[in-house]
Amino acid sequence: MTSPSNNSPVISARNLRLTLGEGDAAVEILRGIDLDVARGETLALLGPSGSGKSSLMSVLSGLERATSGKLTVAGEDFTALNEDALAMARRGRIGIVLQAFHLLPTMTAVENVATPLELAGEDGAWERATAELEAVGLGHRLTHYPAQLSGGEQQRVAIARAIVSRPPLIFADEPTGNLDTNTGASVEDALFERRAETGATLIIITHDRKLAERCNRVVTLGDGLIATDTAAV
Ligand SMILES: Nc1ncnc2c1ncn2[C@@H]1O[C@H](COP(=O)(O)OP(=O)(O)OP(=O)(O)O)[C@@H](O)[C@H]1O
Repeated sequence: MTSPSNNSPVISARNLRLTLGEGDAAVEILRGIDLDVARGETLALLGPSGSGKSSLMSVLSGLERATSGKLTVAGEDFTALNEDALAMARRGRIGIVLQAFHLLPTMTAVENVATPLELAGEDGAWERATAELEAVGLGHRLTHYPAQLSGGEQQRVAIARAIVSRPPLIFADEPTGNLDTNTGASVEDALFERRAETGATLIIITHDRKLAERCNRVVTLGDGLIATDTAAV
């Protein structure tokens, strides 16, 4: 594994393409994405439905392999890895928060957060999970199961789980899309606060202009290509 210097981009993508399906059914979903993302940046990804936002997130986070192009993430050449190696490379590098919270229903809040650390063989999983849940305001809900938590609380657990291993990179796909406005705002605050405290890079897919304004860069996609790329003033 190469060890990236602190000022090299945490993501470097060159001419990334993603084609799904074959022959007549082939669909070109990403059509040549060039993108560098600096450490600690907060980047909002906007664009019309079907423009490729979720697909780009899948490729950048190593959930899906690009069809062609070059992608380096946190010092690792993702385009050189097969699916098993990609799964390994994601560990410790990437945290993901999705619109539907995807917590394990048979595990308590603290178990949901501690499990990824335990699977990675890390020490102090329980203590770290507890501290992370306290940091997102859930110190009083540690032993609750997902079904006993509100939507906003479940999303805080998902944030704690994504961030507990201190990945350099966090992806969030419409993380407040399933929540009412007030709950969404407080979950958003928790996400941005924890990001700032840990220094992670955050890439957030959203349709919410206000949420995008909290980021220091706004990238819009159109038809599988980057349409605009604007730094906040
Ligand atoms: N497995 C697949 N096979 C073929 N086409 C697909 C597949 N998955 C996604 N697509 C197509 O790729 C395009 C981009 O989808 P994607 O979900 O990335 O868009 P999006 O910008 O995230 O949209 P939304 O805002 O609606 O979530 C869409 O036209 C979609 O229909």
